[in-house]
Amino acid sequence: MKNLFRAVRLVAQYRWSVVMATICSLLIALTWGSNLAAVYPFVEVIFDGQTVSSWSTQQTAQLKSELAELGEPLAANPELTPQDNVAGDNAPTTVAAVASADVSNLEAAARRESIQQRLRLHEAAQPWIDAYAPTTPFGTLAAVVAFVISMTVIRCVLLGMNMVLVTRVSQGVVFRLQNELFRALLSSDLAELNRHGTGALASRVNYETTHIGSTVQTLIGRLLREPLKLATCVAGAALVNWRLLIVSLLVCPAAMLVLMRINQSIKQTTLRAMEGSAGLMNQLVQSLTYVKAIKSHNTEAPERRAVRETAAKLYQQQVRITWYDALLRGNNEVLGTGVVCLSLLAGGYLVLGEQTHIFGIRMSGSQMTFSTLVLFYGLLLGATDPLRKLGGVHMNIRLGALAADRLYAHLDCPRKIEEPKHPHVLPSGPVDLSFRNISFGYRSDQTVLDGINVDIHAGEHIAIVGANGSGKSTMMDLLPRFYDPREGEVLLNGISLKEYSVRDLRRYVTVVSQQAALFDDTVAKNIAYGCGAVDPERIRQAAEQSHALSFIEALPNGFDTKIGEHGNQLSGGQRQRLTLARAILRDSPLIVLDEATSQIDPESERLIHEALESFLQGRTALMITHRLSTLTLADRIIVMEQGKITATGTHDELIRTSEAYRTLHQKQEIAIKSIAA
Ligand SMILES: Nc1ncnc2c1ncn2[C@@H]1O[C@H](COP(=O)(O)OP(=O)(O)OP(=O)(O)O)[C@@H](O)[C@H]1O
Repeated sequence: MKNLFRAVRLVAQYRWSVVMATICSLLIALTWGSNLAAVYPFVEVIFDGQTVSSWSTQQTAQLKSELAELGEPLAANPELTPQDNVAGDNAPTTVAAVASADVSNLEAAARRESIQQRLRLHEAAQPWIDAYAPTTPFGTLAAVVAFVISMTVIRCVLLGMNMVLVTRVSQGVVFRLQNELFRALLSSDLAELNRHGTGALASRVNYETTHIGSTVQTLIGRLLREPLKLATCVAGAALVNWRLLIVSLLVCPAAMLVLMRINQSIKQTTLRAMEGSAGLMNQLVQSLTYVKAIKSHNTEAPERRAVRETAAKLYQQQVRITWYDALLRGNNEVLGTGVVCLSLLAGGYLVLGEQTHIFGIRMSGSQMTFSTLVLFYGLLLGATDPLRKLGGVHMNIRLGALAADRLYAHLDCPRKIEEPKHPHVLPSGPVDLSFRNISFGYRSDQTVLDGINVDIHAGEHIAIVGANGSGKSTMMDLLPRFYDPREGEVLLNGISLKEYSVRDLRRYVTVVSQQAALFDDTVAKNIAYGCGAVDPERIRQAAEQSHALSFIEALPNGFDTKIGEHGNQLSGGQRQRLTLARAILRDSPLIVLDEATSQIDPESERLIHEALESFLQGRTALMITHRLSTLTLADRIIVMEQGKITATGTHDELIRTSEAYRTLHQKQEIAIKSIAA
């Protein structure tokens, strides 16, 4: 609930809408109550064949005679006090008599006061009634009908206004939460994001915020409107006969017990359903992303089965939630009907039997009339409608509270990559780079990098080779601070990377990875991604340098051609050329090429290498590669094995000194020969 309140606090941004919505709710409640109260003149005046004027005159006369009947109040015996009588032989009888006389006096005084008030009201209203009220019973009926219709129209207009205002606020909260969550997700560290999965996170931005929005809508809409309507009816019923109201409400504790029992079951099921829907989203995103692999491996059936199983579980949970929801609504219906039925029984007993007491307990000051009972019954019936509408509220709030807990778990998650308080300014050109005693693992029980030590001079070009999984990409991911090392430090110009602003650092380092990160946008916008507004001529030059120009010009709209999600309307090699063009345009002093040309054909690769040779001049470059051809670009080669650097040197030195390097080299040569053959 705490987190839900945090979300609800956002409505403060829309305080005027909330104030207006509250005023609307209040007026809706009053118009609702006044429509119900219109039943009284129907029964009391119109169907008795009277006009308001004759009825009021009759009432005045009746009240006066009731007042006369009451006479003087009984005086308590001033001679007797309870203390005196306790000492006497017949003490209990005398004390009871004194107490009874006191109660009778009090009751008579209260009745007299109430009759006098009503009398004053009738006498004050009589001249106005005589002057303006309809003079025939049918005229009175028409006036009451006109009143009911006008109140209904006013209530509908107010309801419309209320709903628009409430939606404005709740959708405003959703909008803010979505923005806040997306910002938090983008600044989360990658390990955290990978742990949850794309689909689950997307579902969180969409579903969780929507659930919270719906709860806010309920809280300032239905939860404000309906209780006010309920309160108006209950207050009206209390004015008519508060004692009878208490008797009618005797069923409430039983309904509360049922509510508490259902509540416990709802929590667990709703949480499971939320997790299930995030899991389903994850599965769908993954299957649709790899639809080609699924088709080529003929794994449609198992994929379908996996999705069906998750969806089936979700289906069962949703049905169970609806069942609990129905139980809650039913509980409220039974509660409402129970209240009305009890009032009918008790009220009917009083009116039909012309009684003022039930089981010796006073139920009304004076004899209850049929029309008063109808009014009381009408007001209680009016209270059952808001009660029914409040039936789903509990479930809605429960869902909102769970969604808020899941959402704030992300928002509150401490960011592992922290900005320095006083960042150093990064130099504009290449500087020395050092890895000092670096150890790292994605999980606490894992060691991916183990005691890495290497110095790279400004402007040096380094190739990094090693078997799959030896930690090459992980080591490079430390440079833009996608992750921070568990132990040791990476130094740039002798200063820890943690001392530089993360934004500046990520501008200083450009990583071109094997998986081209392309967006569903035009070629030009993909090349200029992250560079702001760029002169089209510079984009063209970058494309020319990465040998992408020829294929771009062959596209239907050249640089303005949209390339689809992940650039899937291009070949793997074409995608890599675009990311190289992007790196060239970014013009960073430190370049990381992670198998950046692995999908480019040998002839194009030769041309790109020529272009890269001139582009990399005056920059520090780190190139992860399995290809011998890329090694020609390097001044020095680093060999990695199982998270450690086992050798460094030139190609000739390593052929002599490193067994691992010799093996890699031989495998490459065999692969090249087999392709040539
Ligand atoms: N996000 C991750 N979470 C957990 N473990 C990971 C993650 N990414 C990589 N690893 C593990 O870290 C180890 C090193 O992976 P890395 O990608 O750095 O190797 P690599 O040398 O670049 O491999 P390759 O040549 O195949 O690209 C591997 O054992 C891998 O399983």
